[in-house]
Amino acid sequence: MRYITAGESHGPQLTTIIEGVPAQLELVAEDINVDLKRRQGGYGRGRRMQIEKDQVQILSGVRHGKTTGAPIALVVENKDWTHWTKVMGAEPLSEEEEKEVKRQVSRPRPGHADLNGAIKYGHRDMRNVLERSSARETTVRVAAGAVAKKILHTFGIQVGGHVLEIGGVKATAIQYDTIEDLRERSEASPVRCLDKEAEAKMIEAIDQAKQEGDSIGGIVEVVIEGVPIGLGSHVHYDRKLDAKLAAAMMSINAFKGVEIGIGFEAARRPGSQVHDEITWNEEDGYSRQTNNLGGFEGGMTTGMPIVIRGVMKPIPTLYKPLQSVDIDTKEPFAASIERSDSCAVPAASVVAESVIAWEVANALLETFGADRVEAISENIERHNEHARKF
Ligand SMILES: Cc1cc2nc3c(=O)[nH]c(=O)nc-3n(C[C@H](O)[C@H](O)[C@H](O)COP(=O)(O)O)c2cc1C
Ligand SMILES: C=C(O[C@@H]1CC(C(=O)O)=C[C@@H](OP(=O)(O)O)[C@H]1O)C(=O)O
Repeated sequence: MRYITAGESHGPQLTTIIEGVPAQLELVAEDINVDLKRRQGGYGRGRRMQIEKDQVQILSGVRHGKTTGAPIALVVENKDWTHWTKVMGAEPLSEEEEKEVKRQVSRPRPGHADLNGAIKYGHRDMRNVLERSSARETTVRVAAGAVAKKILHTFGIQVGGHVLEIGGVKATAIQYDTIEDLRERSEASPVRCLDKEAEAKMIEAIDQAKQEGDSIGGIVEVVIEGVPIGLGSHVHYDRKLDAKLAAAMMSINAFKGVEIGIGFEAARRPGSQVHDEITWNEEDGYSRQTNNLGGFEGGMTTGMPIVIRGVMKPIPTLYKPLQSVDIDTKEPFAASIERSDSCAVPAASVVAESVIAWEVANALLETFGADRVEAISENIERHNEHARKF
């Protein structure tokens, strides 16, 4: 499968076209809307989220609740567009309008894409950069991810996500029974955190950052269970699935690091306390005593849960702006203040689920792909039986 996205933060809409989704997959708008709503939520979001009510329109590739195998076009409207039609319209402005609009952004925000993008593309008005670098684009990445999740769920593969850390407050009581349990409990938390004590402190930390005109980041975790052994491949660097997941996580706006399994902790332990011992029984086939390697060996899935974490830096736009330089006057200046979130880690955990689900669904189709759902099911069953007996 592949997808591309288009659309600006304050333009009319965000669009994605997804190609390669098998036919006969049950898919309705509500499957996608649930995740769009989850992405809009989470404690720490700014005023924009009160304007938007993200809902998908499925414009092609689905008929009477089932995919046809044709490209799927999905659209999410920006409600804020009505306030930006002059500033963001595609048609040239008259001289009069030009004066009236006067919304040129010339003070780059440290930490955002403004300055690099402006220099690279030659935009004196940095709005041309910020509109596309905005995480508003993650609406349609989440929409594409919801389709990927639907594919995974259809084959008994479950995806969950939660928040492990915000502004230095770490969640420790994060045990869960099943992915369903993880999903329900993170859903019930305003910061998507399983640890109730940490949750309260995270909320305090966000309030404090907001009060001080500052922002904070954190760590999210995504878990995927029920993955067959052998997705991805060891045979070539660009077929290693763990590498693709790492790239997907890093592609989320403001993400600066990734860990799979125990991740960086592996540097501190001897091999005997890292590698996951192998067992076999008639009923389940091969399994592991532990899952320190987060479901991957040799760029391939081990059949154990995929466990991947991502680090989000604090939001760059600060109400207490950092020093910057006005690109027109070259004078030092406080950076432009755009309306902003103070913490988007809970929302980003939904984005992380989506981009990881996409990569796993894609790898699944690469290995077991067929034109229709039933044939894929048969391929997976045959493979699982082969792996169990092997
Ligand atoms: C869900 C989400 C919401 C975000 N909200 C904001 C925001 O309100 N203000 C802001 O400056 N950055 C926000 N960001 C981060 C910027 O989009 C990001 O820092 C910017 O695109 C530069 O890219 P980089 O940080 O990956 O280098 C958000 C990121 C995510 C994932
Ligand atoms: C719009 C979304 O997030 C936006 C991401 C974002 C950024 O710079 O990344 C900046 C803010 O945009 P605005 O200035 O319009 O409030 C956020 O609200 C969204 O997540 O849907």
